[in-house]
Amino acid sequence: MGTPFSNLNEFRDILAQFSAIDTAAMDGAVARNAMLTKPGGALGRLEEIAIWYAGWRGNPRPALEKPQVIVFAGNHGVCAKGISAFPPEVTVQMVANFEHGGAAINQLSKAFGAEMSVVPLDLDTPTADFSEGPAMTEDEVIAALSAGWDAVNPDADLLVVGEMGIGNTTAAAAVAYALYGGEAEEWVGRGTGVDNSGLKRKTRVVEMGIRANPSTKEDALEALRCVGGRELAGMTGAIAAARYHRIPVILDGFICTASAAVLEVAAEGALDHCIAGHVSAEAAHPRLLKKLNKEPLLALCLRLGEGSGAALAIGVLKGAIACHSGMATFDEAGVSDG
Ligand SMILES: O=C(O)c1ccc[n+]([C@@H]2O[C@H](COP(=O)([O-])O)[C@@H](O)[C@H]2O)c1
Ligand SMILES: Cc1cc2nc[nH]c2cc1C
Repeated sequence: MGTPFSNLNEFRDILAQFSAIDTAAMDGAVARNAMLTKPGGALGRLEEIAIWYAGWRGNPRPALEKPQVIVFAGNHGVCAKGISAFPPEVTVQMVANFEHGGAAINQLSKAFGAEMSVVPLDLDTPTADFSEGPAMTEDEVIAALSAGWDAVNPDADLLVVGEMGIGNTTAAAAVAYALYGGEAEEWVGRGTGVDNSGLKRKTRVVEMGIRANPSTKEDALEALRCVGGRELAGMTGAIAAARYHRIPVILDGFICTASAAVLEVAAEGALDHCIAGHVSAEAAHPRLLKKLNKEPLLALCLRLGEGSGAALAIGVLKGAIACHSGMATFDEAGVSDG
């Protein structure tokens, strides 16, 4: 089966038809959780995420055996405006590093038993500078959404999406500003480490981007097309495909969350199969997670991207499911309940 959409309207239709969590499996998991050998609630949020996972997998006693990590990479025309502490060549250089196994996400994927792949998206053709007009044409954003959709292994039982793209905290800030409004400065952060004048420049560029692309205020997918980027759209497409295949997703940092937020604004509930792996040190990430009503599992001051925070959270989710599916009940263990 190929990608089931060839334009943004068909993609919108798919989002509108997403199915909900399996409440019978979830109810079964709630019942099992109540019988396990521990005081009620003693495993805290591990209990909640195990039940959530059971619901999406349609199994009250699930296993997590095949996590997939996909890193999308893209280049950004808006880098010409001096909005990153690093030059755009770093994107392709880091892709080589991912392919040779030398990046942080390679180590974390290995540590948590995930299969990792990298998907470079037209790195030789940066998006157009969004502060002057649309970053992508409809065909370009569809190509990136499709690459994301197709990269998901339907047999995976968990998905983490990450990214690499010099300049993409500016694109993510512009997407978040388009989706949620407020002031541009509330969505802009230091990314790879710009100084105060860089931060002011980023804010101005984000404001210019929304002014130059008025359709971004009307429609979430237009925001992705006009001020996003290829790797953002790749993540959006992959998160949508995961929902289609009923694969739970752990969200990573600011850029990943902005890419995901496009789906939630386009179709309420479209991120019910996602949990927030961590809160990044990028200034606007907590605000964005609040908009999505997602409480992060970890807060470790990471600001790397690549899927690193989400990959760490695979360990937490694995722990939750191991306890939920492996523990004895009070009856089985002959332990008196309270
Ligand atoms: O994940 C995050 O929250 C995050 C926060 C700051 C920076 N990054 C990474 O840094 C790059 C973007 O930073 P910048 O300054 O070039 O916009 C990109 O490759 C991201 O993976 C990622
Ligand atoms: C070196 C480097 C590695 C990264 N990984 C994700 N974003 C990154 C940005 C830089 C600059």
